[in-house]
Amino acid sequence: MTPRQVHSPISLRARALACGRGDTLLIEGLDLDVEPGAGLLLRGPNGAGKSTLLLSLAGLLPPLGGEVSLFGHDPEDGPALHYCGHRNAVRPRLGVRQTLAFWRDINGPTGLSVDAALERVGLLPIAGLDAGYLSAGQQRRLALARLLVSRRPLWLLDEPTAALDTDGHRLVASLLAQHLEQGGLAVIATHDEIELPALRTLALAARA
Ligand SMILES: Nc1ncnc2c1ncn2[C@@H]1O[C@H](COP(=O)(O)OP(=O)(O)OP(=O)(O)O)[C@@H](O)[C@H]1O
Repeated sequence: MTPRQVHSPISLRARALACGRGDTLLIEGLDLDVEPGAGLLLRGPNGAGKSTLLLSLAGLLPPLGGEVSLFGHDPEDGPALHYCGHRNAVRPRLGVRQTLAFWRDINGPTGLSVDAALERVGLLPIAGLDAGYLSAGQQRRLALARLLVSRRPLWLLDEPTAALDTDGHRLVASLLAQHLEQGGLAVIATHDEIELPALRTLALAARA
């Protein structure tokens, strides 16, 4: 490992992957490889299947065909991935700090402290508020802070910049850059520009 590399090197591979919803096939014959330190942007029009593909890569939706594999992952290192969907999973009556402490306790205290993560996403000054009082973009920042309190090599992110302002877009790019520099990998569904040299693009076609 290089001095900056904090994740054990794992790779994500899909072969002949077919996925969809119910009987509706959205993607078929997909081969993809994502190596440590690299990321893949999923792009395509509404309904193309970006979220569906992320769910299948996360193991949350069974593929209709083909396979998804993680290479190099030692189960003793704990779960390999974070899936961050486009809902923020925020309980309105739970405080911001308590929300993140809850996720740290569920996912493991292997990353930043709760307050350090809140500072990184710009929420430390309002850590004492109930999460329900946060704006849409602030709730998105809170959801992203979950990635930081529990270290996992593979990030699967669905519209991470949704509701974020310009500074928030820069924050997502910076979090991703740091994650990839540390040997992590990521697959990101997005309609926004995220410009990092380590990101490739997979364009999904519109469904007829
Ligand atoms: N539970 C479901 N049952 C049936 N069809 C579904 C279900 N969930 C999603 N779909 C359909 O699957 C298709 C793909 O949806 P998906 O959310 O993967 O698209 P997307 O590319 O992420 O779109 P967007 O850019 O709008 O986020 C859509 O046509 C959607 O209506």
